[in-house]
Amino acid sequence: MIELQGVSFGWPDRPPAFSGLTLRIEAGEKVVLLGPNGSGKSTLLKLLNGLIDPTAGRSFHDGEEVTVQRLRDRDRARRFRRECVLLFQHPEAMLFNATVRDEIAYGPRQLGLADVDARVARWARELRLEALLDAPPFHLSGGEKQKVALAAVLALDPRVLLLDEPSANLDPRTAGWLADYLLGTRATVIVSTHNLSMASEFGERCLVLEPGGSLHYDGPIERALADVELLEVAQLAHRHRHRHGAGEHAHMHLHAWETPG
Ligand SMILES: Nc1ncnc2c1ncn2[C@@H]1O[C@H](COP(=O)(O)OP(=O)(O)OP(=O)(O)O)[C@@H](O)[C@H]1O
Repeated sequence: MIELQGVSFGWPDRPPAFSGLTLRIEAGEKVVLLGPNGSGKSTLLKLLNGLIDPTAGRSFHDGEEVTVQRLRDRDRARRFRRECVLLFQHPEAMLFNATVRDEIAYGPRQLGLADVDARVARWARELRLEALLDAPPFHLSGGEKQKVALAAVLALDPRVLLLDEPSANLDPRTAGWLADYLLGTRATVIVSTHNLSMASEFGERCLVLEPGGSLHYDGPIERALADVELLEVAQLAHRHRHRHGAGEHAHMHLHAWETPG
């Protein structure tokens, strides 16, 4: 269970990324995080992963407060890092090993898990990375890097998955595979996305962040996706001019596809 009590965060010398967030996410919930560029989605996921501390308020994981200081304790950090993983928005931030095999094995090895090779084999197979296991991650395509980063976090079999725009760069087959995986997992999942065509596949509950502000919406994803005004706030819908031959008209446009951030 994840709980935020009046959480605010501002990067140094910047206006607040968000303020006064209070919410509770039960074990196993699937939550989609929407909001315009710069509204604080990545920042919130980093905070939930204990990489940054709230500037006000408190963040809890299974009733235990999460702070950078508390995660300096080795045993606590090991437990937390095993249970709660973050897929960064830019996979390059996560890839630093010599081969794809080592990349997927890194987390399980660091945490001293027994069945590292079996985990590598399983996630390489699931994400169709077998032919790339000996390749250096830096030589891969954008989508292949994203798949390796995903395999690396899934190999920990975490209880909480924080995914920052996971379907950016993924081909439709792999994005569909991910949606199926998320549907079937018992893990708690929080996914940020701009991809409306995948949003309802990724979760049932939707949080919409306002830039610099608070939570604009917390409710069923289907209701959010049917609410054009709300989608305009999240900058996922906008009035758009179209040229058709000699004519021109304007109408609402939904952003179906994610672009790499
Ligand atoms: N490391 C940082 N240092 C300073 N400011 C930052 C840092 N990371 C993010 N910010 C600022 O914090 C705000 C929130 O950024 P964040 O990346 O969380 O937004 P986001 O909702 O994930 O955006 P996007 O949809 O573009 O990925 C932005 O104004 C951004 O410029």
